[in-house]
Amino acid sequence: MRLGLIGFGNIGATLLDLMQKAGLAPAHLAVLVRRGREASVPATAGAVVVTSAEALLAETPDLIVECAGHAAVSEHGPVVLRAGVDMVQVSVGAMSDPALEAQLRAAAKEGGARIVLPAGAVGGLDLLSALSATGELQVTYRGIKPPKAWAGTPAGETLDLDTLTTREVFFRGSARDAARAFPKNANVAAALALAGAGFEETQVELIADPEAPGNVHSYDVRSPVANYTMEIENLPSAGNVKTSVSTVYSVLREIRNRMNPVVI
Ligand SMILES: NC(=O)C1=CN([C@@H]2O[C@H](COP(=O)(O)OP(=O)(O)OC[C@H]3O[C@@H](n4cnc5c(N)ncnc54)[C@H](O)[C@@H]3O)[C@@H](O)[C@H]2O)C=CC1
Ligand SMILES: O=C([O-])CC(=O)C(=O)O
Repeated sequence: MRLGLIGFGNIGATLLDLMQKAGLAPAHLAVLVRRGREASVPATAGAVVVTSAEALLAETPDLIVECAGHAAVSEHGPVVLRAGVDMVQVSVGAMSDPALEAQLRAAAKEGGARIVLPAGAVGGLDLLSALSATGELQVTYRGIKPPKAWAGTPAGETLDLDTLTTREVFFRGSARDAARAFPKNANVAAALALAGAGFEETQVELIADPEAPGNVHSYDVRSPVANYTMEIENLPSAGNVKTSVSTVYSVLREIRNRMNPVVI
């Protein structure tokens, strides 16, 4: 596979490592970084490093994985999709901006490309997406992380994250508001919303818990044909405590599914 990456931080670097270990090293790798950040991609990655979507497309990738953040989706997503290249959009929460979502969908349609939204750090989206066809879903999600994972977010305006000793719910609202206010922590809420009941209807609680065993994603689903509760206790990444390691495995799964004859 000729692979294009947008962003080479924690997820990008770990993904390449996992691909190499799984014997799935890309035949060709191009990485889009911000201008001036070219040196952040080590020579050992064996990548062509570029600073624009046009230059990334010139490397003729079969698939592009965005793992750079909401602003990067807005900057590069429409260009990539209009050119007809499928994009795994790890920053799912960028879809919480209705204008951007419409722009991305239109670009994908125009280019004949697909936007692949990975499950990321959460699971069970297959069943949730299937049950959405019932038209009667109730979904409540709780995102629980240690205080330090909420550093630099609006949680710090109401909580002293450095000294917190008790579990605190600092956000209650819709998945849309959560994804917009917590772009590095609530992509999971956006994925659940898009798979299931929608951005407005999906209820979200965000919690800082000094006793949290990791990044915990828990949600309840009620529908006319099935009810279930899911709880995933994730190991945070060494390179970014906000991001669970399983997010990277979920992207690896998308790549495996494009390379293997059986999709699962
Ligand atoms: N779907 C999910 O479950 C999850 C999604 N995410 C998303 O993935 C993103 C990346 O996560 P990490 O790799 O852990 O973060 P990170 O901060 O370690 O890496 C992000 C990289 O992207 C680069 N970058 C930022 N803007 C860019 C641009 N316009 N063009 C090119 N590169 C750019 C940064 O310089 C940095 O190297 C998060 O911001 C979040 O939006 C993260 C965790 C879970
Ligand atoms: O990686 C995680 O645990 C979830 C996360 O940050 C997000 O949803 O943005």
